[in-house]
Amino acid sequence: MTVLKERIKENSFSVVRNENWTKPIYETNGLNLWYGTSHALKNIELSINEREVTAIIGPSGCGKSTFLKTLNRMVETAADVTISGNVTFKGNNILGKSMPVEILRSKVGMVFQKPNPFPKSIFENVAYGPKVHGIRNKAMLEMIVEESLKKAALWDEVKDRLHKSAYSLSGGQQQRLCIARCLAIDPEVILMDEPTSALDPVSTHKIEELIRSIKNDVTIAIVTHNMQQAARISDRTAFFLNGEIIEHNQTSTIFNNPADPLTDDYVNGRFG
Ligand SMILES: Nc1ncnc2c1ncn2[C@@H]1O[C@H](COP(=O)(O)OP(=O)(O)OP(=O)(O)O)[C@@H](O)[C@H]1O
Repeated sequence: MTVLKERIKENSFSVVRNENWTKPIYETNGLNLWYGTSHALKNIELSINEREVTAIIGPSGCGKSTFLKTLNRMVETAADVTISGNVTFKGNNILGKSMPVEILRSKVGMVFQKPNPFPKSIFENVAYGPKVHGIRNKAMLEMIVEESLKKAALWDEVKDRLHKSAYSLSGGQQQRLCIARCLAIDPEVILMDEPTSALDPVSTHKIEELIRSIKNDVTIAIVTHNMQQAARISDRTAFFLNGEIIEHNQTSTIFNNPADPLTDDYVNGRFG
C-alpha cells in the first residue's frame, strides 16, 4: 500500500494534521441535526479513538445511522436537513468548508447493511478506488487488489475467479468484498452500518474476525443491534436513545457496570 499512500500524498489527498490532534480521530461537540422539524441528534459529544472499534448501539430510530452518516457527510444529501455544532476529523472541522468531501471520503470508507458491490468484476470492484486516485499501472493494481482481498479474508475464495461478476458471490462474500473495496484506498476509518445484520452466523463470524484483524490499522465505528457482537468486537460503546447519548464508555463497563439504569436495561434486553 506504500505506493498508494505516496500517490495520495502526491495528489494532495492527505489531511493536514491539526497541532491539537492527539488520540481521538473524530470528535463531535454540540452536534445537533434536524430532519425538517424532527430533532434526530441532540447535543452529541463523542470521541472516537484512533485504532479502536467503537460500537454504536440503541433502539430503532434513536439516531445511530444518522450519526454514522454525519461522520462522512452523507446525511446532508437528505432533503431539509439542518446541522449545528462541530464534527472534527483529526482536528479539522468537516462541517466547515475547510475539508472538501472527496478528501474526507478518501480517508473514510463506509460499509452498509446490504452489501452493495458495483456491477463489475471482483477485481474491478477493488481496483476502482485506486484507479480513481490515479493508479493505472497493472502490476500495481494487481498488488493492491490481492493485498486488500487478503486483508478482507476473501482472497483464497476468489483468487481463481477475479474476473467474474461480484454478483456471483454469496452475501457474506459480497460484504467482505465491500470491505476489501474500502481497504484498497488505505482508509484511516471505516464506518459500518449494521454490516452483518443480513448475514448468516458463519458469515457474521468471518466479518467479526476481519474487524479484529484490521483494527490495528484502521479505526472502526460500527452500528449494531447485536449486543453480543458489540461486546465481542468493540473497545468502546456509545448508547444512543431518542437522539441523545446516554452513556459512552469502555465496552466492558457499558455491559458489566453501566452508570445509567437505562443503559443497564437496554444491554440486558429489558427494552428496545
Ligand atoms: N432521510 C430522513 N428524513 C427524515 N427523517 C429521517 C431520515 N432518516 C432518518 N430519519 C428519522 O430520524 C430518526 C433517526 O433515524 P436513524 O435512521 O438515524 O435511526 P437508527 O437508530 O439508525 O434506526 P435503525 O436502528 O432502525 O436503523 C428516526 O426518527 C428516523 O425516522
